[in-house]
Amino acid sequence: MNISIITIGKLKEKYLKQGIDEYLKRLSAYAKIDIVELPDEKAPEQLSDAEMEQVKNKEGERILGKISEDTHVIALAIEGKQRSSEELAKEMDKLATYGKSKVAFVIGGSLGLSSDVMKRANDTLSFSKMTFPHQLMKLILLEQVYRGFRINRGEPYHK
Ligand SMILES: C[S@@+](CC[C@H](N)C(=O)[O-])C[C@H]1O[C@@H](n2cnc3c(N)ncnc32)[C@H](O)[C@@H]1O
Repeated sequence: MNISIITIGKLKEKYLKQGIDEYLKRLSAYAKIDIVELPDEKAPEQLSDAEMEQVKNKEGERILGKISEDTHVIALAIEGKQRSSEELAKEMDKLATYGKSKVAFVIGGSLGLSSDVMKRANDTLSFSKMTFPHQLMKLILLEQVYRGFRINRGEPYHK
């Protein structure tokens, strides 16, 4: 399975980079993981609703430009579908069984994902009603994808 994780903004924090590298290393035994970092749209602190939409749309266009037609897209969104780790693992297994070899997880920028990206998404995934910084979200997602592969292979994993 080819998994891409599409994000807005470049990862700068060293502590997150180390964690992400660790999970990418662990995941290399199970799947090809591609991290796509797209530039964020520069914007001042104070934005009107219309300006916020504009920023999200511009970032959304960049995201959509990286997604091929045959990719199964899972948008990470606070208001998305909440799942247990086992349910996410089952979902990943189902995708592999039905020949969906390309899967993209999409993480929005500081303002979230545009409506066009949400429309393109085949599925959504919420990690709770809490708001996480997008770079931390990337690390949490990688850990859960790794956990999913371990669950699906019946391999031991600390609870
Ligand atoms: C800082 S958050 C954006 C917050 C923005 N106000 C919103 O409502 O989407 C950046 C991105 O991280 C991801 N994210 C943050 N918290 C999340 C959660 N609890 N579940 C799923 N994704 C989350 C989403 O992709 C979001 O677009």
